[in-house]
This record gives sequence, structure tokens and C-alpha cells, in this order.
Amino acid sequence: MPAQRVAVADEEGSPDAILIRRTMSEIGPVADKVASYFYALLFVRRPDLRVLFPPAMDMQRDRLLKALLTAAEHLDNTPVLVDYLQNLGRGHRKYGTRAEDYPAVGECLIGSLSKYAAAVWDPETEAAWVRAYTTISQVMIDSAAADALRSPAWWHAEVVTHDLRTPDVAILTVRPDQPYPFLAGQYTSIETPWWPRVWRHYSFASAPRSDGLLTFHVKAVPAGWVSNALVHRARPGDVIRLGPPTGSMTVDHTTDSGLLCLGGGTGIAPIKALVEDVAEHGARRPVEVFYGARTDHDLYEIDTMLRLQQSHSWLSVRAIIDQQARLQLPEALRDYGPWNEYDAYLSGPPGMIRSGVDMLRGFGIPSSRIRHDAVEELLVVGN
Ligand SMILES: NC(=O)C1=CN([C@@H]2O[C@H](COP(=O)(O)OP(=O)(O)OC[C@H]3O[C@@H](n4cnc5c(N)ncnc54)[C@H](O)[C@@H]3O)[C@@H](O)[C@H]2O)C=CC1
Repeated sequence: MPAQRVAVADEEGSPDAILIRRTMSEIGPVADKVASYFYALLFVRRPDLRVLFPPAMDMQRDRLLKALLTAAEHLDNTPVLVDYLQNLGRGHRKYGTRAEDYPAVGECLIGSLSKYAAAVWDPETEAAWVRAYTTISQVMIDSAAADALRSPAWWHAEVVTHDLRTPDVAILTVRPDQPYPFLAGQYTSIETPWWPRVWRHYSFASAPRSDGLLTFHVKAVPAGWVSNALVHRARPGDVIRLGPPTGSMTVDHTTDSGLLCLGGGTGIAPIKALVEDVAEHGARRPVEVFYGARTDHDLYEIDTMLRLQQSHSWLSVRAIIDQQARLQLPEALRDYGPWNEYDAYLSGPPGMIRSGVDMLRGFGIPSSRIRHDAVEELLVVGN
């Protein structure tokens, strides 16, 4: 007998979107079990796929659910969903995912959802999931195929310099083995030779350079496999792998409005790239950078930022040190402004981004002019 439908507040959208959101809210409290069961099913049925995944699956489990939640949330918002899935499809090329692997993944996904959302699962729900998964996988497959015509699945890059700036922050410069096109403000994924198939996101710390070198700021975080390897183990000559560039925290060069940039800790990396990008475009638009750190020792890039300020009259750089100011970065903005005419860029810990966005909206900056990387992605940045 089909489960009785309980009216929930979130009943807007297409019939498929409603059914899919209902499944997602049903599995929400047991999301980790669903993900474990999904991977168990997948590896029992297709043991050959296990080599595509990292040895430790903990973070991978979260990623699957986050991707599903994002897709489910935007099911009726076609442009956002397609953009998200195209990126996901491109990003999966570096794992070695093939078009013919998608059906097995879909069957195992539906197998685990039907088990854990049994209370709301019925033939209509199953049909909605089959339709959604068919669309999702087709967009990913098509985008991976189109990308394969113009880009490698990954790049090798040799570490050229490794500069330990604090006991746990290093600046690495790497030379990709093939041209690596990207935009200032974007990020990529990095895999080290010591932890195969474990990929983490890092923002580019410079705008594209004529010598093709790329720079990253890495902070070793507790239990962070990739970050500790990059900070404490990597040396010039080591070879890492890079995924494709992604992210939309890029400068809109069609306007000349001012830029308000907040960089917290190593979040200063893409902000520096944005400043270089504005400088290269030659437009004299005001750029106001707020660089936050816990202590003055953590302001590892302040000299570079102050040098940039000296060279560019349109640039102002202010350091906000929690301990001295007795407040965190976004709060400091209250003493300056007005900001309502500015485009805003935020980069740093998820908590800073969340509170920063709230504050900037409060200053009258519309959401469409506030840019930052997805907070869900940031949770796997830099580990
Ligand atoms: N594209 C991006 O958004 C990038 C993000 N990151 C992220 O930035 C973080 C950097 O870590 P750390 O250097 O250890 O930074 P941190 O934890 O020392 O924080 C830096 C500053 O941000 C502010 N802040 C921190 N938490 C806040 C909160 N809950 N509310 C308001 N303000 C807050 C404070 O002013 C603090 O001094 C990492 O989480 C990393 O993943 C790093 C690079 C790029």
C-alpha cells in the first residue's frame, strides 16, 4: 500500500521535485547510513569501480549526499542545475569515471534510497528518481565528453618553489605539464603523490601568469591529509596532479563598480589574484581589501598585499587582527563604507563567509553582487 502522503510546507515545484525533496527529507537524519549502504552495494556489484575512489571513504560519503542534495534542491531551476552538473561531470573526468559506469551508480542509488526512505517510497517516487537520475547523468556525461575534446582530464604539475611562511602555512608554486587556462578567483583540486585519489580544493593565489606557473597558499589543518602533505612533505621536484579550474568568484569586467574584498586567513589567496586581475585590466576602480587573521603572525601575506597597495593608487588594504581589534573580520566593515555601490568578494572559513554575507546584505548590497565559493565546497577546501 502506498504510504499516506503527509502535507509538508515544502510542497511547491514540479511533481517530480516534490517527490524527490520528500525522499531527501526522509533520508536526512540517516544520510550517513544511506551513503555507506550505497557504496557497499556499488562495490559488491561492481568491484572494478573501487579503484576510482580514495582508500578512506569518509569524506567521499559526505560528498555524494551533498551533490544529491544540491541537485534535488535545484531540480526546477534548470540553469543553476545544469551549470552545477556540467561542472560535476567535468570534475569527474580526473577520477577516471566513464559513461558506462553511470547506470550501475543509478541502480545502487535508487536501491539505497528505497531502503532508507521506505516510508515514502512508491512507484511514482521511483519513477521520479529514475527520470531525475537519467537527466543528471546525461548532463554529466555530455559535459565530460565535450570537455574531453578541449582539455586533459587532469594535469601533472611539478613543485617549483615551496616557501614555509608560518609553522603551518606554505606558499607553493607549481609548473603544469600543459597550458592551464583559468580565471583569477577560481579554484582547482589537487592530489598529492602520497595520498592517491584524495583530492582537495585550493584557490589560485595569482592571476594567470605569462610563465604559466600557478601559486597556492596551503594551511596544514589537523588530520588534513592533503594539506599536511603539501605543507610538511612536498619539496621542489615533487609532482602533484591538478583537476580542472572551477568557481565563479571572478571579476565582472563589464562594470567599473568598486570591489570590496574580504580574505580570512589563507582566504587571502584568491583575493590577491583578483587584485592582480583588476591591475592587468587597467581599469581604475576602487578595490578595498580587508585581510583578517587571528594574530599578526598569521598575516603571512601582508607584505605582498602592502606592496600591491603601494603600486596601485586605487587599492586599499586593511589588516584586521582578531586579537587586537577584539572582533572578527566582517564586523570590522561597520567602521567603513558605505558599501551599497560595491561588488563584494568573500574568501575564507565557512563561518566568515556566512556572517559576512549577512552583514553585506544588511549594508544594502544585493545577493547578485556578493560572490564567494560554495560553502559546501569549502568544507573540503584545504584539508
Ligand atoms: N575560496 C575560498 O573561499 C577559500 C577559502 N579558504 C578557507 O579559509 C579558511 C582559512 O583558514 P585559516 O587561515 O585557519 O583562517 P582562520 O580560521 O584563522 O580565520 C581567518 C579570519 O577569518 C575570520 N573568521 C573566522 N571564523 C569566523 C567566523 N565564524 N565568523 C566571522 N569571521 C570569522 C576571523 O577574522 C579570522 O581571523 C579555511 O577554512 C579554508 O578552507 C581558503 C582559501 C580560499
